[in-house]
Amino acid sequence: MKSSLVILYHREPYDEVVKDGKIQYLPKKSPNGILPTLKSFFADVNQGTWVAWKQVSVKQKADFQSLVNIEGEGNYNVRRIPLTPDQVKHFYHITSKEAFWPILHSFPYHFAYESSDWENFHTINRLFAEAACEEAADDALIWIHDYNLWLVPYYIRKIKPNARIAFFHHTPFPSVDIFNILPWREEIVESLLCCDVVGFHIPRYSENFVNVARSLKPVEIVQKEAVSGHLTPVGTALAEPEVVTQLRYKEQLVKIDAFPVGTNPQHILSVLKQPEAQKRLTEIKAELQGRKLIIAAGRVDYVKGNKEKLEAFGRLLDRRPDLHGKIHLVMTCVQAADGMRVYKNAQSQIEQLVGKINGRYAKLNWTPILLFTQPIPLTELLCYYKAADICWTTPLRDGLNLVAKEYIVAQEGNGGALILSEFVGAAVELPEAILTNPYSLDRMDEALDRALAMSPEEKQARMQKMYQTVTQYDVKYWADRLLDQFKHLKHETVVEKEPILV
Ligand SMILES: Nc1ncnc2c1ncn2[C@@H]1O[C@H](COP(=O)(O)OP(=O)(O)O[C@H]2O[C@H](CO)[C@@H](O)[C@H](O)[C@H]2O)[C@@H](O)[C@H]1O
Ligand SMILES: O=P(O)(O)OC[C@H](O)CO
Repeated sequence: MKSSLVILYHREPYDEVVKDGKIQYLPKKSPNGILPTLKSFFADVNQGTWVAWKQVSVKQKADFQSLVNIEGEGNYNVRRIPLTPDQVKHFYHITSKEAFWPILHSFPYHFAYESSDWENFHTINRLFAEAACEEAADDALIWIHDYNLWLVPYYIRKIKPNARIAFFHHTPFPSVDIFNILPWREEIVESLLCCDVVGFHIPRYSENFVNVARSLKPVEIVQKEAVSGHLTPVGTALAEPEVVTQLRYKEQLVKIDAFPVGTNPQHILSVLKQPEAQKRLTEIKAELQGRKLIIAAGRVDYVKGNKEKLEAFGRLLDRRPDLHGKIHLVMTCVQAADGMRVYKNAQSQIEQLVGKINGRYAKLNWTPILLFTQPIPLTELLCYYKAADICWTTPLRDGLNLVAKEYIVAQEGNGGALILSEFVGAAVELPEAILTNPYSLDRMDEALDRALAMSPEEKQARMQKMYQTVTQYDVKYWADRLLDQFKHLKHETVVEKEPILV
């Protein structure tokens, strides 16, 4: 049966393991924010299909099972595109992570062009588009996620001219000066302009996209609105007062949406209420022996600012001997996938810094930093969020950052301090956090001092406000907003409105 909703994200939603000769599909361990987002929203969908790649050897390809049915958290099919190890390496490890990723996160000096394989990227995007069109019912919504699939809209439009296509960017979208470094910029923009809706976390990213499109193509602005709701319109690094909400390109009307992904508070709270979590929480509190706990969770990635955090923690211990023996930093730094050369340096830098700081300050009964380099099961991670006095999340750049929202939910508005980088999308939703600039040593130090000194009353007041925000604008709110736009939307090529002059 064809699907009314087809989601495309390059990764599969599970880990496939063989146990006693049988294949099992287990919850994915990788520290990836998109998978839980899409899975929790897919749980309520009927007749959905998720399209992803699966690495296979030549031998495995012969009897490859392309469709897998997933039951448990929802009931949906996964349509798998078999790729060789070499295709995966060039598509994901190299072109996505060495060329696109640094540009998306405004790190142009990390941009590596020569090793990219644009033809392979085209091929894989075309395979995704073909699979999506095969699985989609005539009036299906086809929803594509993230930059790895930038060219898919173009191929879908060629196969199914009337398809209803949405695209959501989970990363930041950089300014026009940075984006246009990509030599393939025209094809990428041409493809995105084949969509009915292009979505971003925040207005700054959608405005960046509009500026890129206007620099490369004769697009017209059809509609522009003031930023409203809970997003900060002015006064912080990523604030933006107005947004373009509709463009016209050739015959196509393109809606532009800027709305941040939410987390799944009900799920987080129900996990935390389970006896296993309660037991672990009690253990963690006992292990802490009254010491303060700072949690810093995330992936190994130069954009996540782990080095800057560790240096700031080293400075804290230098200037505050009174904290020796009284504070722990728990840092999780897990690789997105094995064997990515782009993250080798970041990983060894982190390990060396942790070794240096612990080597300098540790005592027999106190190790200041606990570093986890392996994925942590969800229950355990949530218990750390619940137990932590401070959540320290200061990437140099991040599309949104779900760790911050998960921490707020776990605290249930009762306390805890959130230190948040000004350069993550979530900063424009959470002005009550202690916002800081991870590029400045002084600002980082001040933020830590402020969080450590904050009164319980102030922490609670800030957390209550942030809890209200993340529970109201949760993952369901985010998904419904997109689905609502499609309820009455046919693929529109009719020109309805005159462009506005800007
Ligand atoms: N050691 C560990 N073991 C297991 N899980 C761990 C872990 N450490 C962290 N995690 C979990 O991994 C997820 C990471 O979420 P993020 O939003 O930080 O990341 P990511 O960069 O993958 O996502 C992209 O998509 C999301 C959603 O759109 C954007 O917020 C983000 O900016 C963008 O880069 C969180 O759910 C966190 O709890
Ligand atoms: O490297 P991935 O595929 O886990 O993706 C990381 C981020 O989620 C992309 O936004």
